[in-house]
Amino acid sequence: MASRVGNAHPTIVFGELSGKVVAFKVGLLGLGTVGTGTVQLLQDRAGRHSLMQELEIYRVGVRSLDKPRAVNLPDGILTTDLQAIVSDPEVEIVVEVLGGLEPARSLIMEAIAHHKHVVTANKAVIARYGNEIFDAANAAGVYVMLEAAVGGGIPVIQPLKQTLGVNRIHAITGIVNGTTNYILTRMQAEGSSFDDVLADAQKLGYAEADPTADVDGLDAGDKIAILASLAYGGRIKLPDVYCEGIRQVSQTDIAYAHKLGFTIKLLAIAQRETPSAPSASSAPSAPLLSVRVHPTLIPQSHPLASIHGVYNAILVEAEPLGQVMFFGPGAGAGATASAVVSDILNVAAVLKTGHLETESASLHPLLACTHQDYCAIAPMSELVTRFYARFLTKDHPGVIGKLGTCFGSHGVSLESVVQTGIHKHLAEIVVVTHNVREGDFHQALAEIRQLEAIDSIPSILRVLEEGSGE
Ligand SMILES: NC(=O)C1=CN([C@@H]2O[C@H](COP(=O)(O)OP(=O)(O)OC[C@H]3O[C@@H](n4cnc5c(N)ncnc54)[C@H](OP(=O)(O)O)[C@@H]3O)[C@@H](O)[C@H]2O)C=CC1
Ligand SMILES: N[C@@H](CC=O)C(=O)O
Ligand code: NA
Repeated sequence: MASRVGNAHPTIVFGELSGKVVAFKVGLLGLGTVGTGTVQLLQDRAGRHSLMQELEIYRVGVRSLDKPRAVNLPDGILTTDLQAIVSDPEVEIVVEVLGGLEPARSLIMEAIAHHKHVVTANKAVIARYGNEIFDAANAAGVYVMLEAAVGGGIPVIQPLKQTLGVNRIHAITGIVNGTTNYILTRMQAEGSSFDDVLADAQKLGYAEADPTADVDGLDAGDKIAILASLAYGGRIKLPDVYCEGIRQVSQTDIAYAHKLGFTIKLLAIAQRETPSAPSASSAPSAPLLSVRVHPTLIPQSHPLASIHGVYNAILVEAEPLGQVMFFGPGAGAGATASAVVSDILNVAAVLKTGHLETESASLHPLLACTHQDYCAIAPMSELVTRFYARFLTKDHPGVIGKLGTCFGSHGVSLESVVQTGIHKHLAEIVVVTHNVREGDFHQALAEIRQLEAIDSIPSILRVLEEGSGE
């Protein structure tokens, strides 16, 4: 059971719990953007929830003791011995805000082995090692909380675990990476270059230490895997999540999209590919899901089109609730710290009620993650979506007709075709399709590439399916 329970370690008593006085000792791993925000929030408690008075920053683990810090901590708190924090008998809640896979993963596992509750902002570790982490945590009777891992400060993990739990989730469509949304927003608004805007995002503390994870859609892939797992009640194998980033999004495509009434966003999508109502009334059938991340043209009227800059938004379509959208700051020190400290508070609240006081007590089912089975993920070739494609063609007569014939023979119906004149002896043709099976669309493209009139196909982007969240 949890560290106050079935635990050989003594508990220091400060505040009041059934007549006794208690403080919950927090061991913080990392004092970067999120760690610093967390300390600042814990040091500035006036006007916030009274339970925060009972949280104590006991140790803070960092890589370098010489680095200037934006927060003042009493002598002896800062250490480079992170191992000592996760095994310290005094520490009840370990907060991992180091980032990266190692040593974050090993330290989380060690903390669990020492019966510590864990709060983490690390979606990369949870998406890859969630299975072993939650198996170990459930066996040890401790919580692993991760509100900050998706949508930064936006409450979305707890709502999925709790308030939305009675709904059948049809789809989750989110802008869950602040860095790429910031880059796309500025590229669209100012025509700025990708590299300049990325450098600004790094300076502002939004980007991961290695921004490849942001730019190539992997960070968003980790996050949608976590959201899908909670929404559909099963584990997700990360390699099943299709991830495409924003490197290939050009100013040309941004301009065409705008003319056609769209805006381009990096969307993370998890949706049921099978009917949402199980046929047998009692047995819940495992749904077939599509879980993916890609730049997407969305109508300018769509609720996600107006999410700009580092803001994130997660649109949930559920039965019987309907549509609900979570919106807010998806990264940054204060916002992310809000999620971290709310998780600490949730754990402290459970400990304070004495819920885990006995060896036989089980974890609170709306706070713990206990899925065992894997969700089935449909291959991308089976996805039904719309496409935007830009072709550079030789200025031969009848090119548009030939494109139409190839598409038509694979069942691809075109919603619009735009030709905008000749550049360097090549004509530029942009098509937007109706809903089509992705495999059929690619077969048509393979045939089109063989046409003598086709010079190249510089862009292929998905367009939000007809009827999705509009
Ligand atoms: N930044 C954001 O807006 C958000 C971040 N997150 C997640 O939060 C986590 C932390 O991110 P962030 O605060 O930006 O990261 P930073 O790079 O700003 O901070 C990392 C901290 O961890 C310490 N650290 C890293 N590796 C080690 C190590 N091997 N040994 C000891 N200390 C180490 C660093 O020590 P030192 O200071 O000595 O270098 C630093 O204090 C990540 O998982 C990230 O994905 C989630 C949501 C938003
Ligand atoms: N790098 C991430 C930070 C939060 O998770 C982002 O840009 O969203
Ligand atoms: Na969140």
